[in-house]
Amino acid sequence: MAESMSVQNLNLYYGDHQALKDITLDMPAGKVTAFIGPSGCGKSTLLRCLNRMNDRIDGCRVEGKVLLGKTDVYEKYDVYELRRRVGMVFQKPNPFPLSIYDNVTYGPRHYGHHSKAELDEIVETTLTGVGLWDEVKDKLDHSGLSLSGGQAQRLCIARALAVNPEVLLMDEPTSALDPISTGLVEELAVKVARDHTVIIVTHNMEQATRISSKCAFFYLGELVEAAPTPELFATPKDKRTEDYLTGRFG
Ligand SMILES: Nc1ncnc2c1ncn2[C@@H]1O[C@H](COP(=O)(O)OP(=O)(O)OP(=O)(O)O)[C@@H](O)[C@H]1O
Repeated sequence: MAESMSVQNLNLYYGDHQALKDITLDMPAGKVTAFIGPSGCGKSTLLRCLNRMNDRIDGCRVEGKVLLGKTDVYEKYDVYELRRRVGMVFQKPNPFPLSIYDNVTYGPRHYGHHSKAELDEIVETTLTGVGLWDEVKDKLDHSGLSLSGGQAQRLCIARALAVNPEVLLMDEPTSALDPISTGLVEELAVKVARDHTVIIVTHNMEQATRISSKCAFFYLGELVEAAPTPELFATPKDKRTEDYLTGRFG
């Protein structure tokens, strides 16, 4: 089941450096929201706040609210429970050095007790959902590291989805992939958003227009504007957004 996320008056500091400045943004349930903006503007930093991945960084300090539904993720959740609810896939596919089967069942085993029959069912359903089942069903015992980049990224998405998250965060998930694999992951993101909230960081403007319903443009740690994607691209309100979208900088 999808759940919305939002941040309210969010400031984030890496030591003395303020990387996010008073960000307030809603990310609607069951939609794809895209974060765009030039390198270093804070997109990945904001994404990592949503499941508290920044907690691991020494000197990182967060002020303001990060909400999953109506619940503050910094106050109410154990971080492991939060990361089950808010899954993440990264720029570089990172399957665990385990079998394909064990990659998918890693989370379910960790978060609950499942019989072999239940785990088999989770593997088939989840790999079918990411369009990988027919390609791997006869080699589930092969290492996840033996897959192509595109297959490995879909395995990582399956691994994240196997624990029934409400939100899936994607940090430039296609930047290391060829065009065909990119298309498959984009289709998958749209499909996943039917029953999850998807939030994606992308440098690819066409990708943002192809898959996102809402788009947020960041510049130097500020949220410049956020709007339904067709509106943001057709009629940006801020000159900086327009300049970025038309390739004047970035
Ligand atoms: N672990 C860290 N420690 C200190 N500063 C950091 C850290 N991670 C990011 N920053 C700084 O925070 C700012 C925002 O970085 P961030 O990676 O969020 O930007 P981005 O928009 O995702 O960039 P890119 O598109 O290049 O990935 C940058 O100035 C960056 O140097």
